[in-house]
Amino acid sequence: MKTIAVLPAGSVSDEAVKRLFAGEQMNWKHHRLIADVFMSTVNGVSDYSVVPIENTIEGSVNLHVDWLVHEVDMPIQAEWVYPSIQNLIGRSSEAAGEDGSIDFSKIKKVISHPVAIAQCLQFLRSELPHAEIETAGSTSEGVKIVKENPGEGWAAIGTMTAADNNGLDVLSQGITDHDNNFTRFLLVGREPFTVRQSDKQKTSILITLPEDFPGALHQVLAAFAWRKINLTKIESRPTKKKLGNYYFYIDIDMALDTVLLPSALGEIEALGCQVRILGSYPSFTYEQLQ
Ligand SMILES: O=C(O)C(=O)C[C@]1(C(=O)O)C=C[C@@H](O)C=C1
Repeated sequence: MKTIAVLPAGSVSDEAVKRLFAGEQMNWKHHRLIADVFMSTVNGVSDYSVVPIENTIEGSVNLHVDWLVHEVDMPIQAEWVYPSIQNLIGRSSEAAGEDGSIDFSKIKKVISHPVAIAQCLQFLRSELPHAEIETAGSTSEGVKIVKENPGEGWAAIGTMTAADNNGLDVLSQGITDHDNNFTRFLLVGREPFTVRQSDKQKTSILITLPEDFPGALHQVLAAFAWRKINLTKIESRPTKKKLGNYYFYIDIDMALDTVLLPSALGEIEALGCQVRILGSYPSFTYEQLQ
């Protein structure tokens, strides 16, 4: 049985990976922090780590991209998409106004994962401008902290599953600033993912351009363009070695075991660029996982 490292039960990551492995017997290893989720697979304790990498509202989760690029050398084996529906969770008894409806002014503190907080900023500004904001290692950790501290008037942002698991109330449902908030997750590990098949394969690479080479990025993109290779994402991130030095993180809509992609990468290397393959893997839409 395979072991999967993931954030705690009731987190969005935990809900999402259970959808990817629906119907399979797995051994779940829950970790409080994403760093421990990564290290569990690096150290051979788990077979795969679950990494939220990007969401509709906030874009890339830079901390997780940086872990993938700088801290671990572990290939991406699958990607999938799952909705991030956030709710305000607490005790209605502590937040009830005189007429019994929820009175947000009674909530003194809101606890959650920084990415979930960022997804609900408009709600927090309009309904809870007075509340202190505290970050947690995951949305589910925030909910657990609220459970363990009755009588304080605290609330958390998290999933319905976490509210149920902890016997707390949903004070406001669906509080993200935009509807259709989805998160893209990566499954990272040494072995290929074979539980499901997808007709869509992607490849992720990092490209570092040679210094002082005007038009280098243009030439890199041309190598993909004239072969009609579709890029689904390109993002620059600091190399962390020197101010102003960046690498490009590129997602490509094609498997590596084709003729076209290796030839494009060969052309890019011939320009003097460094190319690192982060993985070539099946990609699943939310609909495919229903
Ligand atoms: O805290 C969680 O529930 C997580 O799974 C982490 C995470 C993230 O790191 O982006 C995943 C998806 C949510 O949209 C918010 C937080």
